[in-house]
Amino acid sequence: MEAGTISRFVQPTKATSSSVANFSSNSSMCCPRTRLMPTCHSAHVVRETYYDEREIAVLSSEPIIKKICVLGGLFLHRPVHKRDIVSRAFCPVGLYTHPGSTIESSSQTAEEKIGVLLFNLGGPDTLHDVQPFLFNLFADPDIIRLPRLFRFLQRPLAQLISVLRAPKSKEGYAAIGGGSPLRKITDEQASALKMALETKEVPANVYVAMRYWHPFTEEAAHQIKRDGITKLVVLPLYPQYSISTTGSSVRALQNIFKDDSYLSRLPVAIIESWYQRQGYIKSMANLIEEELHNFTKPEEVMVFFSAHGVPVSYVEDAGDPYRDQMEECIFLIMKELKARGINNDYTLAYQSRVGPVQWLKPYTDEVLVELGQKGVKSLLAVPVSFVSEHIETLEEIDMEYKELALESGIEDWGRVPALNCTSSFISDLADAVIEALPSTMAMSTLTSTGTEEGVDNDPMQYFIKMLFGSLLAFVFLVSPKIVSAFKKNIL
Ligand SMILES: C=CC1=C(C)c2cc3[nH]c(cc4nc(cc5[nH]c(cc1n2)c(C)c5CCC(=O)O)C(CCC(=O)O)=C4C)c(C)c3C=C
Ligand SMILES: [Fe+2]
Repeated sequence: MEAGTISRFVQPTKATSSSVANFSSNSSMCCPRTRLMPTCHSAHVVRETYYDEREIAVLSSEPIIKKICVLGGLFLHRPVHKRDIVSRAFCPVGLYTHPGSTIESSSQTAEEKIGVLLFNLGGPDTLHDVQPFLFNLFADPDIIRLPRLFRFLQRPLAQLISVLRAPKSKEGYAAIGGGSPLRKITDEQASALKMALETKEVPANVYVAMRYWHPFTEEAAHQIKRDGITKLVVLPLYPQYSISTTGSSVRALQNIFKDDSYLSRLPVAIIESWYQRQGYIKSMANLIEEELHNFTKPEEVMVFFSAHGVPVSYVEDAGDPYRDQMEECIFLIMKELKARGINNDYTLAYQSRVGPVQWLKPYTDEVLVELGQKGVKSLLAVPVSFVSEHIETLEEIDMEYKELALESGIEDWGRVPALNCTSSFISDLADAVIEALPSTMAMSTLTSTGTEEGVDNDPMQYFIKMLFGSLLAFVFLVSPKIVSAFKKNIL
């Protein structure tokens, strides 16, 4: 891999192997674009408290372009600073070498202890966990992006939305057995990866860091420190990069690491996206090819890629590379299938939208109906943004979308399983880890925290904000008209 080339960052979606980011201890060098835009490292720290009383600071930033956000069903225009868009969306993508830093050698010394940290979203283990899990999700400023002026409403709003959304989410989780399978599958993937690394003679400890439910990122970070890990590779279990997934977890990790003298010096490499790796592409093509054989006329089946959506503003205003990476990913999978003589028609749509804002289009449900109307009779659904079975494959695709497709005239329905622990896939992840090892360096210790940190650290101001925010949330909650409008339009 070429270290330190700016073009790697400018065009992250064109990388040929996984995109790796490493962090220097000099915050001003966190983004290769600093050479072009010296202020792109600017960041502010805001405070976010998890439902279970754990506290974590997350990095946030302000954008220059006008951006529409939603606040309790009301649209707000949010000023956006372009320099921060660059730092949020693109800094972490690509391989960058701080000119003054030494890159550690990949050869393992006797004292070296390699750690691999798997990022995942997390999911409620039981129905009782659903509302607090949703609270954690909506309290993340990378999931509900409020203007800085209204950031004090983040937690009251998260409380309100999580309470209102919980019944619908609970129904979904109840339909798939009363909780999310994510923790179990991610633990299995971690064990399989550990074994694959051992087979490749790179012994490592593998840790799981969930963003919104146990085991939280802090738990994993503390364990890494306790185990005396000397080199860490961070591997998100999202093939494509999004501000809302990998971006959010990276920022959470940066904030944990920067406050700890051991962790802030730990050499780290972050694999930001890996959808373009041949091992992943071939594993996906294998699953599709196998599943096509279950149809009576495999060549007539429409291959229907369904990706988790994000609000359009993430891509168009905040520079999220998610859509570009998704489109390139689908192109690469289809290219692989064509090379095997499989020339089926295919399409890509986005599922799982939440709230009244515009999400990436076309929407899965609308496309299914259109395809049915156009006379498509056989369809193979391929979940493509996530590598484990979860509520959106087991409930949304297997139940809701299947029913909709059959009602719309599609007669033969199939669904490609998630990769889970498929051995060719896990083996490729192990290769990605090994390839990233030479790029490890100390994670950024960002100190440029802007004014917001000071304000949030002032207990009186924090109390006033919380009080005001809670009052507003209370007004929403006691007004049945607002609540019913909110439920109808947002959830
Ligand atoms: C690439 C994957 C994902 C992206 C991008 C993403 C963005 C995103 N999600 C929400 C809202 C919700 N997500 C929920 C669950 C959930 N989402 C993903 C993946 C991505 N999300 C996963 C793996 C899961 C967990 C599934 C499980 O099995 O537990 C939920 C809760 C479930 C529900 O009620 O539907 C919500 C809500 C937003 C708003 C967003 C981007 C801004
Ligand atoms: Fe989601």
